[in-house]
Amino acid sequence: MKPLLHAVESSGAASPAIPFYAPAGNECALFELAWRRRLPLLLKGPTGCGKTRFVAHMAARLGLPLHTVACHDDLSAADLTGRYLLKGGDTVWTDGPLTRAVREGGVCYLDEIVEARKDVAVVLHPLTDDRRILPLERTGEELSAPQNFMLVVSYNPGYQSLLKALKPSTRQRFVAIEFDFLPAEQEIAVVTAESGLPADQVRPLVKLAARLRALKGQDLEEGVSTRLVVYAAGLIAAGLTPAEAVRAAMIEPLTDEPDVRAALVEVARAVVG
Ligand SMILES: Nc1ncnc2c1ncn2[C@@H]1O[C@H](COP(=O)(O)OP(=O)(O)OP(=O)(O)O)[C@@H](O)[C@H]1O
Repeated sequence: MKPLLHAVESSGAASPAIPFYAPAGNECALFELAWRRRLPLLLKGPTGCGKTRFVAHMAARLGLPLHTVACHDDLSAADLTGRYLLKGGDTVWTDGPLTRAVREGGVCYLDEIVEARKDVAVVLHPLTDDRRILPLERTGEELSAPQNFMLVVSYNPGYQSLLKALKPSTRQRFVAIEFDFLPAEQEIAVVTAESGLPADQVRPLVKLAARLRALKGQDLEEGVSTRLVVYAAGLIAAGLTPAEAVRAAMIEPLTDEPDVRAALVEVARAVVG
């Protein structure tokens, strides 16, 4: 096997065409191995911790087109595969995003897969085992995924209810990587790079994020995402005071409960001032 892995693993540095991604562990090497072995990949982790950025980074590093689908609770198999549409009096078959990705090759990323309707599993199963085929019932076609096709799905285990859990028969078709928020020093580096705010001003924001994440499950449904820390840092870089930026980007998006909000403001005052 060629030592391509080292090239991918060595840094999160980005060229203009490669989105910046700071790795937390060996996920870049794992992604590339999965791609080479033609294995589908499942990414688990809280909202805003870098899953989407990771996929964009890896697709660009490997020179693969990226097809992204944000799943929602109305998304059906037909939305992914395609349907006949009326065009100027004719019915014309129109590929959905999954079919397009299989025809064209590249990475197909289904974000928040557990949100999609149950019939989606029916189209994913033959595509995610060694058959690697996408049967299109409506057109009678059976597409074979090209060598460079890779399916990546993600979900946030924190939001899962029993109703929405992936079935074992679906989960067990994927190699899985668990994501979490980066350790403090790495998160400071990411937020600094993303926002342009100097590291010494980012540090208290990351400290506050850690405090707020510790409240998950008590007062908060979900801890504050790296995405929101980047927003807060960007607002400060643009001229807002830290207190205003933290309130707008790291407190208000977390809760609508006045008591909880007041408690979070107190925590923020103690950490950020
Ligand atoms: N490891 C990382 N390297 C670079 N940027 C990161 C990293 N982790 C988080 N970020 C920053 O956080 C933002 C949110 O990350 P991203 O959109 O990838 O989250 P996500 O896990 O896909 O969230 P969701 O599940 O809500 O879609 C990114 O736009 C980027 O600014």
